[in-house]
Amino acid sequence: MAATLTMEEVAKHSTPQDAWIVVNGDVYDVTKFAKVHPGGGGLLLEYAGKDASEDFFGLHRLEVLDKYARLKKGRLQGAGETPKTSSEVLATLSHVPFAEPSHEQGFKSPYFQESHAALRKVVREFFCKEALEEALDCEANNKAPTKELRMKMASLGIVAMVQGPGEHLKLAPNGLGGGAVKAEEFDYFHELVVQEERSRAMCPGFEDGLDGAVSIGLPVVLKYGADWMKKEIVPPIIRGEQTVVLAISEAFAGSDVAALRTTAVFDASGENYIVNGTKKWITGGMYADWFVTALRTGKAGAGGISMMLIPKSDAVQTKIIKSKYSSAAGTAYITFEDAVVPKKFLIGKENGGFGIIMSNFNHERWMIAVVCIARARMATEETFKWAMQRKVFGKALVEQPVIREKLAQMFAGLESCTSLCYDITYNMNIMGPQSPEIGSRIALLKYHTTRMNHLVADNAVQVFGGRGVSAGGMGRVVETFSRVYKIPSVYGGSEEIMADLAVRQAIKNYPKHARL
Ligand code: HEM
Repeated sequence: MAATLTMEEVAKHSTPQDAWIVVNGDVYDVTKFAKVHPGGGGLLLEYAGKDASEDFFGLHRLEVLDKYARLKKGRLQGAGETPKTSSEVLATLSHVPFAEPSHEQGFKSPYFQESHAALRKVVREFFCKEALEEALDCEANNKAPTKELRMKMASLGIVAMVQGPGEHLKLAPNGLGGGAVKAEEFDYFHELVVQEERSRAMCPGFEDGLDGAVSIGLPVVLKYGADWMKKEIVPPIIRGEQTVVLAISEAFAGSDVAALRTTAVFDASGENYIVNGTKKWITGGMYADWFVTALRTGKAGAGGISMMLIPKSDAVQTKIIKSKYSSAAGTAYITFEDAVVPKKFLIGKENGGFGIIMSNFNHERWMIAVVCIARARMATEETFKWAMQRKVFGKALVEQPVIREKLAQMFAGLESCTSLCYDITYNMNIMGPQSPEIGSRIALLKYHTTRMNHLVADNAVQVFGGRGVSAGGMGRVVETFSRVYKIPSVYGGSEEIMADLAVRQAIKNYPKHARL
C-alpha cells in the first residue's frame, strides 16, 4: 500500500539534492531522474516541493507516469482514489464525445446486441492491457510481434473472428471472446467490433503484422481451399501456431492484378508446379508459414491466373521492405526460385484465380475501412482532448472558432463513414460479402473512408502543431496516424480504382429509360 503524504512533507523536499514533486495526486522523487529528464533537469527541479500536475499534463501523455511508476514515494492525503493507468484508461469506454461509436455513447442502434458489447469488452481488454506494452515496443523498434502473443490472441478466438462468420469459428480453441458470443450467432458486426478494437493502440505496423495479414490471407483458403487444406492447414493458423498471408502485388502489378508475371509451370512429372518470380509489399510476409499466392499458369491477362497455397521453404526468400509503417508489419519482398509446389496446393480451378482475388477483395476492403474509421476516431479523440487542454494566447485552443470548425469536420467525417459502414455491414449479414452490388458499395465506403482519413490527419496535425509531426511524446497517436493514413488509400485497391468501381457499377445498374 502506498504511503500517505501531506503537501507540507512534500515541500520539505525542494532542493536539487532532494526533489519531490506531485503529479495527479501522486508524489514522485525526481532527484536522480532530473539528471536524465528528456525535458531538462533544471526545468524539472523548478517544481521541487510543489504540485506540477497542470503543467505536466500539457507536456506529457499519461503513459509517462506508468513508465516511471518506480519513482513514486506515495499518495497525497485527500487526493482521492489512485488514478487509472494509461492502459486502464484506454481499455475503458471513453466519455469524450465522438470518441466511441454513437451506440456506445447513449444512442440507440438496431445493429448491436449484448453479445457485441460483451465481445468489445474482452477484445479491448486484450489489446489495451495484454498486448499494449509489446505493441508499443514493436512499433517503435521495428520488432516482430511474438508468437506467444499471437497464440494468446488466438486463444481468445481473435484469429478465427477476423475471418468473418463461418464454420472455422468452431476451431477457436476456447470459444469466441471467452464465450462472449457463440459461433452460430457470430455475424459481421461481431467481426467489426474485433477489427475496431484491434486498432486501438495506434500501432498500425504491429497490428497488421500480428493479425491484419492473416485476415486477408486465410479467407481465400476458407472459401476456396480444398477440404484437406481446411482439415490440415487451417487449424494451426486459427490456434496462432502458424500464419498465412496474401501474396498478389508485384513490382509489375499493383492495382492492375491481371498484369502479374510470377509463373507456375508443371514439372516433367506433371505432379508439381515450379514457381518463379517475385511479390512486393506483402504485409506480414516476413513471418508467414504460408503464402496464398496469385500466379500466372496460363495466357496473358485475367484468364491465365491461378491461386496457390505455397509453404515457406528455402526456395521462398523474404526481405523486409521499409515503408511508412513500422517494420513490425513484416512487409516483404518475396522471391520464388524454382519453388516446388505439389498440384494439390492449387486453390480453386487452374486459371480461375482472378475471380477468387476479386471476391476476396470485398472482405479485405471492408476490413480496411473499419480499421481506418477506428484509427481516425482515435486521432479525433486525441485532437479534441488536446484542443481542450492546450493553452495558447492565454486560452484553450478550442476557444478559437477555427479550431472548432476543424473538429466539426472531423466529427462529421467520422460519423458519416461510420453510418455508411454499419449500413453495408448489415447488408453483408443478409447478402454475404461476395456479390458485385455489395462489392461496389464496399468500394465506395473504402474510397469515402480514406478521403475522410486525409481530412482527419490534416486537421489533427494542424491542431497538434509541432507535436503532430514529432515521433513519440504527446503527439504519438496523431503523428503515427498522419504518417500511415495514406497506406490504406493505396493498398487493397487504390482510392481511384475504388471510386471508379463504384461508379461503373452504378452505370451498369442504371435504369434503361431513366431520363431527367
Ligand atoms: C514524474 C515526473 C516527470 C517525468 C517522469 C517526466 C518524464 C518525461 C519524459 C519521458 C519526457 C519525454 C517525452 C515524452 O515521452 O512525453 C519528458 C519531456 C518533457 N518534460 Fe517531463 N517528466 C516529468 C515531469 C516534468 C515536469 C514537472 C515538467 C515541467 C513542467 C516537465 C517538462 C518536460 C518538458 C518541457 C518536456 C519536453 C516536452 C516536449 O518535447 O514536448 N516534466 N518528460
